[in-house]
Order: sequence, then C-alpha cells, then structure tokens
Amino acid sequence: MSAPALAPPPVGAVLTDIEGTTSSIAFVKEVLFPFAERALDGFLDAHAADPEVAACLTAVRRAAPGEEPRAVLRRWMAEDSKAAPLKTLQGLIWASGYTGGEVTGHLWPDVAPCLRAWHRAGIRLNVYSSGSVAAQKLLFGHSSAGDLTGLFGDFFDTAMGGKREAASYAAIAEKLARPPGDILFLSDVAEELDAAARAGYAVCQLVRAEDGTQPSGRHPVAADFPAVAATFGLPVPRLSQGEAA
Ligand SMILES: CSCCC(=O)C(=O)COP(=O)(O)O
Ligand SMILES: [Mg+2]
Repeated sequence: MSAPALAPPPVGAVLTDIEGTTSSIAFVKEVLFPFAERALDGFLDAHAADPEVAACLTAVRRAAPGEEPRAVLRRWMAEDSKAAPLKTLQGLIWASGYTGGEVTGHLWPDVAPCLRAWHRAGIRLNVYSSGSVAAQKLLFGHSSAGDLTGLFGDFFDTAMGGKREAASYAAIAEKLARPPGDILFLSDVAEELDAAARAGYAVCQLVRAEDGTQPSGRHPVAADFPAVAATFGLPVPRLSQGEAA
C-alpha cells in the first residue's frame, strides 16, 4: 500500500509577484512601459526639480557617469532593467495615467475573488514586485476589480533587495515577523522562486497560458489562483463565469 500524499503545511501569509502572476505580462510590456516611455520627456521637463525626481536623476548619473540621464533611462527601459531610479520614475509617471482614467491595472479575473477569500480567512496578503511600492499601490488601487489595496498588509519592492536573492526573502520574512515556512511566494519566474525556496518559503509557479509561461520543473505549478488555493489548502471561492480563468 502506498503512503498517503502529505498535505503541505498551512500557509499564514502570501507574498505575490505582479507581472505574470496577478497581472498579464502584455499589460506591463504593452501598456505600462510604453506609457512611461512616451511621457518621459514631458514628465522630466515638468518635474526635474521635484525632490524625488531629482534624487532619481542623481542616482542615474551615479550609475552611468558621463552619460545623458534620459538616454540612460531609455536604454534601461529597452532592456527591461529593474534599476530602482527607473522603477521610481515609471511609478511617478503612471500615477497620472491611473488617476486620469487612461490606465486601469490589469488583474486576471481569478485573482480578486481569491485575494478576497484569503483575506477573509485571515491569510496576510503582501506584494513583492520590481515595480516601486507606489506603482504597486496604483495598480491595485485602480485595478479592473476596483480598489484592492485594503486587502494587503505590506508592499515590498527592490529596496528589500533583488528578487533573485534569497536574502531579500529572509529580510521580508523578518519584516512580516513570520517564519519563512509560513509564507507562500507566488511568481511566474523560476529564479525568483528558487531564491524564495532557498530562504525557506513555500513557493508556487504561476504558469498562465496567456502569458506563455513555461513550467520550470523545479516548483509546484498552478494555472491560476484557484489552483494555488487547491494545492496549498487555501479557501477556493466559487467563481462566476467571467472570473474563471
Ligand atoms: C508594479 S506594476 C509594474 C511592474 C514592473 O514595473 C515590473 O518591472 C514587473 O516586475 P515584477 O517583479 O512584478 O515581475
Ligand atoms: Mg513576474
């Protein structure tokens, strides 16, 4: 007789990535990034002296001495660099798009019902993205499912360290005052999951067909958030037709 499959240990908190996990890669690459690229010059012309913008430009000059900061920012955009000054500036630029109604934060239809059910069940929800904390709050605050910011406890960006470094996840667990094994990290990127797993987290790879994500073979996979819930013993809400993936 074969041994019964062991249930995974209960999850007390979820830490979720955004691009490729809660939201489509196409939204980030085809809506958000081009919006920031188009608006960059006008934004810098109007705001270069604002303290937060000036600090970003100083950081760009320090990172690429002798180069024109706008050219550096455009190169970083083309490379999808996760450099902090670029991410901060993108967030500041997106603010006008979200608040003016030009941009709505994309969420896969299965995401909000699960987040609400997990929150109701007392699971602490948190975000970790390369996008700045301000940009994360904009996306969830102006999302296709309404303002979801109240569901989240903490938002983390690369101020905690890179997403492919185990130390970042250890630092986040400390901030959340939880043992790493109590936290489930959700991402589409295998290297991020590797790092979180090294720090002791439970992990799950989101393999969303529409994004063309390939399973790494190194981690549990889920096609959507209800599949995450089923695998890790979290509440599974009943989805209406439009919310099913
Ligand atoms: C906060 S929304 C914009 C996402 C972004 O700028 C990005 O670089 C994607 O990073 P993620 O870590 O969410 O994959
Ligand atoms: Mg991602």
